[in-house]
Amino acid sequence: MIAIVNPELDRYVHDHSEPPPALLDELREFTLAHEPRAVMQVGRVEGALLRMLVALIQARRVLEIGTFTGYSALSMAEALPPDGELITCDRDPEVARIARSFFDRSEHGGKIRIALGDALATLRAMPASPAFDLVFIDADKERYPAYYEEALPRLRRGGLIVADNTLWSGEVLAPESADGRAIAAFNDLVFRDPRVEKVMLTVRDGVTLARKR
Ligand SMILES: C[S@@+](CC[C@H](N)C(=O)[O-])C[C@H]1O[C@@H](n2cnc3c(N)ncnc32)[C@H](O)[C@@H]1O
Repeated sequence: MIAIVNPELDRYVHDHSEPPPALLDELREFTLAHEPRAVMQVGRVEGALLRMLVALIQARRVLEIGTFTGYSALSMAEALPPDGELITCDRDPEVARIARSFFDRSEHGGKIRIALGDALATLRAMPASPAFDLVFIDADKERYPAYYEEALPRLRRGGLIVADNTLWSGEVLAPESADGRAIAAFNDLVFRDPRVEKVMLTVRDGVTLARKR
């Protein structure tokens, strides 16, 4: 992943954003040491952003598509009230096992349920009510439009869809890969969608916020 923001400024932003609790630092280090795909975890700045968004909209129900080792899920769960709920979807039992082992060590882990299996099937099986306050999309890029279309009816009015990697290392300017084309198509879909108010942020690899009208 190339840096969207100048690396020195990126480091400055990192160093001046809310530090995570020690357990999240440990999860980050564990993932770096044991997972070849560690670059996928959202890290300190985006984790802090997600936590703040959950707090700002006073979310009680959050859906995450793409658990990996659990960094973003645990970040968001921290900002949920004690009776809040976060459902996180992943199809990989090994990363889900790692995530669960860290959730179980957190006082917020009891709010998190892992839905193991194909995320689109999981999402399609969910009723429209009770609605989610926030949906974080961070799984296979080609399915972003499908996740978005399934998530929107399950989101309350004023709720947020947050989509990760929406600049795809800058490739959205001239997409070459299937993932790059899918992300560019997703960005066009969200931009043209009158059902949401949207803003793209140059955080990490690009983060889109779409607020349901
Ligand atoms: C970018 S990672 C998620 C990173 C995570 N949010 C974090 O902060 O650590 C994407 C995850 O989506 C999962 N995934 C990809 N395609 C999927 C699918 N069709 N259904 C369920 N999970 C999927 C992968 O197994 C992977 O763990």
